[in-house]
Amino acid sequence: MSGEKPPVEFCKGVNGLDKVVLREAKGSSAEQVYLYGGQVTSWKNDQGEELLFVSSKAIFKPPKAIRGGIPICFPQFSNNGPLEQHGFARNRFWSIDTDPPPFPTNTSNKAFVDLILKPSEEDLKIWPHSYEFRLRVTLGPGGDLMLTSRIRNTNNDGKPFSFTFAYHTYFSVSDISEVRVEGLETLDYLDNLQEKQRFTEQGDAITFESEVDKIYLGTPTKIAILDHEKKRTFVLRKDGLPDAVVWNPWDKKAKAMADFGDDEYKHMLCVEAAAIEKPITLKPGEEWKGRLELSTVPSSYCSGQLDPQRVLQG
Ligand SMILES: O=P(O)(O)OC[C@H]1O[C@H](O)[C@H](O)[C@@H](O)[C@@H]1O
Repeated sequence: MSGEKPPVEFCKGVNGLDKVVLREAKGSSAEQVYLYGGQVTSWKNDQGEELLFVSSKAIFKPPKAIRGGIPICFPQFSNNGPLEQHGFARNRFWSIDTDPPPFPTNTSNKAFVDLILKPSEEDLKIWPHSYEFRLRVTLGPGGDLMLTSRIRNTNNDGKPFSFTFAYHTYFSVSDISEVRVEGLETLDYLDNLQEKQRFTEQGDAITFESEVDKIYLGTPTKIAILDHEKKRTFVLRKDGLPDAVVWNPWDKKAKAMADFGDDEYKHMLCVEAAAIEKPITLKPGEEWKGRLELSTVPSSYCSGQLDPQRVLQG
């Protein structure tokens, strides 16, 4: 039909950077993916409401990673190693993967894009390993956002490599003090604000009244973020990613970040599906897969109702 927008569109974003727009068949929900960082920067529902947070001060210019959306932390999460904070995948230019190996779950869905990252000569100097990192980003028929990472060791020197990883997802929330996270109660975590010491989460669902920077360990495959004011619940499902980072910089750290507004901490929360505590090791020829699926349901779906059937049908 004339006037109908295509499910996949290649265009230019901020500062002329290449981006891909994915649209659902009904045309109402959409995602944007920048080749810079292989980064999702927008995910809208069928009402046109933005579900991800991107800072109004985000710098869309290398070498700074884009502040918001879903940066990919690879091959190192945070500063736990010799590389720059969160590794380098988030500030490299990815390419469109024109010939991706087959996907087991190939549906009739057309709103997806395959990206690929391989090391440059310069990258090999700081991390001397050959790899192919394939990322498929899909907008599902119900407006769900799905990311699948496939990382393969292509070293021909016989050497294995190890890495840590996170989908550093910035969710947009109405008011951080009205938000709760369910699914992480009673779990152990490493507290980045207390020299990565290990603690056990006590009590009920997690709420926010000050800076938080924790790595929850051995988390369930499903986590919910309840936004009471918006009457919306985000449901995060993950596979191959045992850990979950929860981060909000709060006021002091917000002020210290050049690419983050002073009050923006009130409207975002990072819940990051990750593999951190036990690094992934791949021998040459081996591949690792890590999947993240995000959806939203109205907040009638609330505390204690983490029933997969309801979510799928809701
Ligand atoms: O400022 P960035 O390098 O993007 O990192 C932002 C944040 O990422 C993660 O959530 C870490 O756990 C935090 O310690 C870090 O402050």
